[in-house]
Amino acid sequence: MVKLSSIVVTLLIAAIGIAAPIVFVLGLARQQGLEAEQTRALEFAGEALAKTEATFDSFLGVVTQLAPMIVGEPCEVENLNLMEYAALRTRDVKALGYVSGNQLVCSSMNIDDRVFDLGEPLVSGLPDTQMSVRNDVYIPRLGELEFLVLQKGNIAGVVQAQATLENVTRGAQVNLAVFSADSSAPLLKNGDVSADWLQAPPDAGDTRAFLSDGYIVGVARAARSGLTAVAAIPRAALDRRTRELTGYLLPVGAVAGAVLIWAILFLSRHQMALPQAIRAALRAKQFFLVYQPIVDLETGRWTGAEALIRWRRPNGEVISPEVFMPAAEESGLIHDVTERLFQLAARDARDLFRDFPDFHISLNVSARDIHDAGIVERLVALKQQMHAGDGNLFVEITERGLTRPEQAISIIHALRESGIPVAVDDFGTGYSSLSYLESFDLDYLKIDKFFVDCIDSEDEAVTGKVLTHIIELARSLDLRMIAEGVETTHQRDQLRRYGVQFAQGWLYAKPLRMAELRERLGEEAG
Ligand SMILES: Nc1nc2c(ncn2[C@@H]2O[C@@H]3COP(=O)(O)O[C@H]4[C@@H](O)[C@H](n5cnc6c(=O)[nH]c(N)nc65)O[C@@H]4COP(=O)(O)O[C@H]3[C@H]2O)c(=O)[nH]1
Repeated sequence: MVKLSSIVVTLLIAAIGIAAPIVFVLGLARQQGLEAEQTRALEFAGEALAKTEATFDSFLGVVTQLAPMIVGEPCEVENLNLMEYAALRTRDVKALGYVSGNQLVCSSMNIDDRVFDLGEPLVSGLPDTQMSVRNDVYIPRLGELEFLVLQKGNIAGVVQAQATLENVTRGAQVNLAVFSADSSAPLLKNGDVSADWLQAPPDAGDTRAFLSDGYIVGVARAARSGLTAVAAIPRAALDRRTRELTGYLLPVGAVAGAVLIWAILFLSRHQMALPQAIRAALRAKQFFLVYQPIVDLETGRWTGAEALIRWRRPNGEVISPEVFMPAAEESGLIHDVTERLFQLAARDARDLFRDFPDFHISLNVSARDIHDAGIVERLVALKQQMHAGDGNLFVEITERGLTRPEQAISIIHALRESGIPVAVDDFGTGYSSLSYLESFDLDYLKIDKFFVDCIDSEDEAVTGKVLTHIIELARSLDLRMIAEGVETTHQRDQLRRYGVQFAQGWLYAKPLRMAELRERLGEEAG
């Protein structure tokens, strides 16, 4: 029966599978939308700075040319004509005039009542240029327009403030302002801009973007003039952009979610179906055994063979025990699989020991089986079924089978008393310490393929130490050793040099069906 916890976990994973890509996509859309709007705000701020500096530069250029040309009475007609001509040559300066104190005494605008009070400058002596700037100046007869009056020496330039910024916004919904370095009142302004946004201004030549009071704010500070521009885009633009991006990204997220769920369901179905499939395979007798010879390293003779279970599916596919054994153990089906192993071994070994009395067959017994009440009786009965004498049937127990020491000690003792030698398998890969082994009265220690592989590896010097340690321990406990997974002659020679007595591996033979094994044994004997 499929465990309730597996269903809950699968449903939970499926829910995460659906939600995760969507949450991710929404987060991504919002993040990308925010980044795009911040970039846009910074572009507006940067452009406002550039336009303002260009206007200031063009005024200063005119002043540099004009100042030496004004001779005599500044408000003489010739001088006013020069001013008008110079103003015409600039794009942003509408008129030029002569200032005395805070008064515009005359200008190229030809206003009848020429003397006009400009008021105190908002800033005097801007860094770098030493210019003064007055803002929000209304000029009689020029309507409601606000002007910016720039002044260098006694020459003033009248700039149409609104036009400078409108040139930047070009109809976009953005509030813009340009401040001098030391003024909290803006020199130029288009829409509401809070002076608070300047509280932590960026360094000269740098920018900063943030969210504040329903706006995406971009602040840019000029390197040379110290001017700072602020652009504020209403947050609604961000929401609009997020919606747009979500529209593009959501289908991608939905496809990713669907693929994820499909993968999860496929895997979980596969996982959940495995115990059912094992049960059906037991009924349909789809398991069979192969045998891998165990070789005496001194003589090269085949002294025994390890039985390895295989599962052939109806489509011919052969499945490794490494795939189905964990599921069999987890679902409790391992006892049935082990019983099947015993039946198959009994059938395969019929007459084997009559023909080859010194040969042995080694069976793997899982950690769960070894603690079963009745396992010793079952193995003793199997020995009889196989017509095996003492030492013809071996049992291999993994380290995990030794985790309940007292029980394991008495089972091992009973098996050995019954003429069934016991080997510890996969030694060194589990959790028991080497000294743990002393408590058990074992016959063989199987050296895992991992350590055998190390013989050929680059760090043989290091791993070789572990291997020699294992070998010394086995020798001190009077255990004989079987090295697994021997593939090269170098490994074989080293193992022999270390004093290991037996080996199995592809160097000698891959696992064989019983008929072939008998044939080869016959050839060897004959
Ligand atoms: N690359 C390489 N591999 C080699 C070489 N020589 C042998 N092998 C493979 O290494 C594994 C050795 O078996 P194991 O350590 O007992 O490890 C076994 C054993 O723990 C378990 N197992 C197999 N049959 C049974 C069984 O009937 N009952 C139980 N409980 N476990 C079994 O499944 C594990 C895997 O078995 P297999 O897939 O048959 O894989 C086998 C064998 O085919 C070699 O030179 N190179």
